[in-house]
Amino acid sequence: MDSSKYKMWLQYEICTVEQVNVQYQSLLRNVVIKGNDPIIFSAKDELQRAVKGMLDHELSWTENVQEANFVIGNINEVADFLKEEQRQLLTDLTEEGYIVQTSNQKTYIVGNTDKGVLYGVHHFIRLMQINSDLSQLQIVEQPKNQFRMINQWDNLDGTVERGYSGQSIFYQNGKIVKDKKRIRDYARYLSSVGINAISINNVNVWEEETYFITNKYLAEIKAIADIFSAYAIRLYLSINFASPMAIDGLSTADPLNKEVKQWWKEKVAEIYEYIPDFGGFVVKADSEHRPGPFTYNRDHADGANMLAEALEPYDGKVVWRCFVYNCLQDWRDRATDRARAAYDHFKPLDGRFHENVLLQIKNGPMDFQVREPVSPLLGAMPQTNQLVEFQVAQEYTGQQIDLCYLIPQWKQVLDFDTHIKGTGSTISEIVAGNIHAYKYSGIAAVSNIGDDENWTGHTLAQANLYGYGRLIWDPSLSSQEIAEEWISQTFGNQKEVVEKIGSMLLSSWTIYENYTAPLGVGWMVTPGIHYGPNIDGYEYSRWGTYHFADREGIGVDRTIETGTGYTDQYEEPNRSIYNILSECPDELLLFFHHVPYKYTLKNGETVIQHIYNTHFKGYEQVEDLMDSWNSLESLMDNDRFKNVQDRFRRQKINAKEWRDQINSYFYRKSGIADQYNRTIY
Ligand SMILES: CO[C@H]1[C@H](O)[C@@H](O)[C@H](O)O[C@@H]1C(=O)O
Repeated sequence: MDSSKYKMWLQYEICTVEQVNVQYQSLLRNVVIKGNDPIIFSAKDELQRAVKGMLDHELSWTENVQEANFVIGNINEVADFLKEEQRQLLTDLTEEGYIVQTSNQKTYIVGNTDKGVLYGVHHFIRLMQINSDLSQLQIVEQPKNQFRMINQWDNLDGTVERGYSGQSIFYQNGKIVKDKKRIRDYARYLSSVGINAISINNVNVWEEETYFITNKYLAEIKAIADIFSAYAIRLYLSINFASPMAIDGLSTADPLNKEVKQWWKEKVAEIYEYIPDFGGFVVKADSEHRPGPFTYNRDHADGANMLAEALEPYDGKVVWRCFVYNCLQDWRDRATDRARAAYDHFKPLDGRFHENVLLQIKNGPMDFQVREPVSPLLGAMPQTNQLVEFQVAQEYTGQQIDLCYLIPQWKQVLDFDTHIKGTGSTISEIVAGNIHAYKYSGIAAVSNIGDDENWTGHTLAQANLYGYGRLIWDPSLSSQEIAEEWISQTFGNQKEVVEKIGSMLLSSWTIYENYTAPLGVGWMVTPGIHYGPNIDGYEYSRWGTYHFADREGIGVDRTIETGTGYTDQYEEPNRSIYNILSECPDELLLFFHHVPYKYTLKNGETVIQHIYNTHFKGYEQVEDLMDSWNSLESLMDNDRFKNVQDRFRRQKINAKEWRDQINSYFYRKSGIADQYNRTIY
């Protein structure tokens, strides 16, 4: 396969619609771009590539704004050429904001800063790729979220934790890669959807990666940081909390110890000498056997604040993960509930964190399952900056073998109303900093890319990365709008292609949920790898992920009266909605309640019949997805067609396995037959 074909959504295929082509040529006759920052060069390079590809034409640049009919620059560079009302529009926007406007027969792309310029240019190119009419533009834009971050879980040996797209593009065989072309392309893709921060190593920081913050690696890391900087993306590193011991043999990593504090201060100073715009640290501490402050009887505020103090003089941040729970549980112990853990650990610490600390909280209380309620910790700490964490990598949602377009799931999270400060306290407004007075906040996610030629294993999984960026820039975009934008840019604008792939993407999450773990109970996956069914795989292990199915019923009682009390972590009315069996939404029923198999859902089916129905249906829906895809063969190139066709073959095998294992297991447990007498093995 020719990897140059895989340009993700920045395809820049020749524009064959004559009228559109003519319009674009005439708009881009004489272009000026002002400024000398590397970000401006990135914007210029991108526009050049786009025009070359789509219009088969080398841009002619001019230095003279008067003469130009297409003007690009930041407000300071081009203010004199704008109308008063345009200047005013920009004044009301943040530093990343921009306008793309037609006035006096000229096109203007003007940002408040060079970052805004780059985003504006990407916006314009996106419109070109979807063949929009660009003759009368009145665009005014800024991102809803301040932090728009991506986390790589890449290891120096070249593996990617929970990576389903090959090896790392950053590291190979214990070394940082020399050829950085793919890293640069990645920076282009990320900036095209507005990502502005990246952490480049796994949150599980192993032995050698601990040294990333030393002179052994900092020069090479600086080279990567510079690539991202030129695309307005700040680089972060995941760190090992026990670094002072591992690197310099200190006897402790106690965050209140003077020498430890001093060690971090000097370390941070050294990092900033190499990388003056270094973003800061991402920290997984006291989680899944990683070191942390608990060892020294300190809490997570002590741990985070020590790092925050060191980073403060440089405007650096601490992104502190809240994925902290007891991973050595006993299944007999019904009082410990992993779902409670993040809230129980962190809520009492509200107000104790320095203002350059952001807590990063997974969207659900467990771990990126196909269906979970929203984490009650989000919004529950008015005095502590927060980021919500999504997982673009499909660890529990098909691993980029099965199709699962996750934008609808993330939208549900963002639209969830916590009622923390009355109606309208949605996650979207909370992480945008509009509910509590956060200094910093936003969204982070685990990336899904690797060195596979198509970047994401499954070509259609690119839509999740694209969609993540677009959604967190503007959460009011619909899942469908995002899908269609992505399809047009990736596969072209043919109506049949856009409609068919669009409806495949939009139905895929429900389909995946249909044939996997039912009604919000989660897990039931093969331990370790997390792909494919194993209903009791985690049922007796230590990870705290149980479904408690027996011959009478299934589900986890998390109510206040008879269960773990987890529901009490929500504000009203959510607390009652989840706590009262008859109020609980079907899709989360087994997350919150243990019910008999014959319990009747709101949709009128019994739990057991619902399990059978959705599992038979889910498999049939995968067959339909396959048919839809096969009907597109003549409308695209063979490589991408075959890649996705092959993925559907594998998805079908997986769906069948899930269907049969789940149906047989619950038939055997419950002794209740399928009302339609379908085949159960
Ligand atoms: C990086 O470790 C991951 C781990 O692979 C994943 O299976 C777990 O559920 O979540 C962890 C985390 O989010 O820290």
